[in-house]
Amino acid sequence: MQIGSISLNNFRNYKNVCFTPHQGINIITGANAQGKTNLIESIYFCLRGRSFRAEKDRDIINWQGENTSINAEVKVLTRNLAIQWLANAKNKKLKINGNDSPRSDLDYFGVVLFCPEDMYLVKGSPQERRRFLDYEVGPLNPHYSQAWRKYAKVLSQRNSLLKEIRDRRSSQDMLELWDQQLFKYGAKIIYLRLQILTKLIPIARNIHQGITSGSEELQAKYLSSLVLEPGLKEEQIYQIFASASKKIRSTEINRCQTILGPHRDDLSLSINGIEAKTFGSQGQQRSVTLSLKLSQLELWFKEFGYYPILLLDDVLFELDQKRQTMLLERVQNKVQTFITTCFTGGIEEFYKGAGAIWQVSSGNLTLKEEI
Ligand SMILES: Nc1ncnc2c1ncn2[C@@H]1O[C@H](COP(=O)(O)OP(=O)(O)OP(=O)(O)O)[C@@H](O)[C@H]1O
Repeated sequence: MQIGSISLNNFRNYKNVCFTPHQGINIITGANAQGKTNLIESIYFCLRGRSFRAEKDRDIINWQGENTSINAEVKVLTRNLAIQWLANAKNKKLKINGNDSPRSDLDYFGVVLFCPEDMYLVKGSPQERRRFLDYEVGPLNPHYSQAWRKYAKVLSQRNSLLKEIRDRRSSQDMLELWDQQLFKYGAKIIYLRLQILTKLIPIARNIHQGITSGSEELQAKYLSSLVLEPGLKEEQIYQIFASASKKIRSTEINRCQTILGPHRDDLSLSINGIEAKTFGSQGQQRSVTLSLKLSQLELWFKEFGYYPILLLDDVLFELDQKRQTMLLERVQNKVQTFITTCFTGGIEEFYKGAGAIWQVSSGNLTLKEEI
């Protein structure tokens, strides 16, 4: 998969810019606060329909403008697609090849992001790992994101209803309808997470062994709020969810909260049997994250027959020389990659003939050199 061009209008500090990236490695360099991450963010937004750092969509609109647009030409295998996003403070619209399209049409576009906040994937709260499961692992199955959006909606409506029941403004019978939806989408999400992780974890373990020259064994295990045995079908998870949920209904009403379900689950990550979150060094935690990111690329290729776009925001030079080289070797000539950095650190030498260096200065982008 490749981005042929991307034009930004009033996106963050880009007033009007057209970027025709190299099909290989794109190193985006410049001083602090010039627009490097904004550029990465625009690519991510274009392919996911949301930002990875803006709290509200209106944050991406240039402060002096009222709306923003992103137009990109994207090639996926033999298909050429024109993606257009138009957004104002209240809503956003997607067109693919000129036709109004639902956001779920983007579920087939692959993008892997590695940014400084990803360190929290290992050392942060369970919420961080759920974010990883929902936004990064989930899209490896094209049905996941839609199920997740539906679950999130049902969950919020059910929580409001629990409050109404507690306050005696609604009756308990009303829960039945929401419960069926909650169990249906919840079971689907858990089932899909387990399916994807079964494929992803062995790849990540392999990569991690390579990164650490065989000295570290990575283990990852899905921790569910439900009691699940291995190999369950979606229907069986539904039944387990339904019966466990019924037993705690009065507690849920008291707390006005849905206590069980995929929104409470976690992923345990350990190295040589020791929990990476508590005992791993910064370097080890970074390596675990890197292994997981690289495994996403490989699994996407296995599942869909092409590599997704890779976005590395301010992380390459946080890795030691060996990991930098390993990462770059893995993506070279295979993955269209965008790397932001204040200094290039000589990696252009490594990349002879495989990419381009771009200079960003106050929202202007210029080609510095082909490498
Ligand atoms: N909506 C917006 N409209 C205009 N400018 C914005 C908007 N949002 C952010 N900016 C500005 O964009 C500038 C560039 O931000 P960006 O995060 O891309 O910098 P960067 O080049 O990645 O810097 P660093 O190397 O420090 O990470 C910031 O100075 C910020 O104030």
